[in-house]
Amino acid sequence: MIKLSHVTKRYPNGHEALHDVSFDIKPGEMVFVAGHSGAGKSTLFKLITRIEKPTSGQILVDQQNLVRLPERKIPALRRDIGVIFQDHKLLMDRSVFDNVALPLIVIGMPHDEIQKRVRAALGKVGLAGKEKQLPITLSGGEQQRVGIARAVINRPNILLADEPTGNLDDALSDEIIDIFADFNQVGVTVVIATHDSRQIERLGSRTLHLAHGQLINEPVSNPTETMLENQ
Ligand SMILES: Nc1ncnc2c1ncn2[C@@H]1O[C@H](COP(=O)(O)OP(=O)(O)OP(=O)(O)O)[C@@H](O)[C@H]1O
Repeated sequence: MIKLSHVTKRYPNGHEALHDVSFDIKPGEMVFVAGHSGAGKSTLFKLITRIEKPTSGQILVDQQNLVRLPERKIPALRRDIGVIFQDHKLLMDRSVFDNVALPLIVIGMPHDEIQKRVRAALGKVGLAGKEKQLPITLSGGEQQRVGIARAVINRPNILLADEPTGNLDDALSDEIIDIFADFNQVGVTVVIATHDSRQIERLGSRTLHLAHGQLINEPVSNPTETMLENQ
């Protein structure tokens, strides 16, 4: 589903944010990406969503080679990946409904269908009945749920969450991570970048550890070779 082979990312200022990173996340997996601040977690997400291109190496997402992906195919790629940010990036002057509906309005979906989908998404994240509220009137945990509802509204196959529990206490963090686990249960591939070792221990999911741009715990440096060996 998400396969990196020998990916290095050097920014124009010469800083190498990722160095020779290889891993293979299978469809339906739930994976944590752990690492100190500046380890390269956000850079990894920018590569997977084609906001950035690697300096070298290959990236496959959903069978598509991102290095060679034409610009016109980027919107479809991004519709298949729901992204959740620590600071939610909600429009504070728009209702919960409008925030969640935004990705569907952008693609011109009929209003009736939008209403149905928004209600269903808000139900899934435990925010039924809050459509008309402004995000500012919600708690931090509820705002994060709005961000998740918006990310899943296009029914993506992949969810990427960048520090989704960064500002939340333990109980609220558990609830948010459990929402991701629920989406994973129905087949969505989930990747969560986090500093929160408590969540990693609680879920016991596979964890990719990044340190200074390098993966330090994946023994396999070339997933392609391993796939061939396993055949
Ligand atoms: N556009 C850029 N130009 C130059 N350097 C960058 C750029 N973006 C990130 N970096 C650098 O690359 C390194 C990795 O950054 P990245 O944001 O991927 O780390 P991170 O693990 O997500 O950190 P945090 O947990 O603090 O968000 C950092 O040293 C950062 O300063």
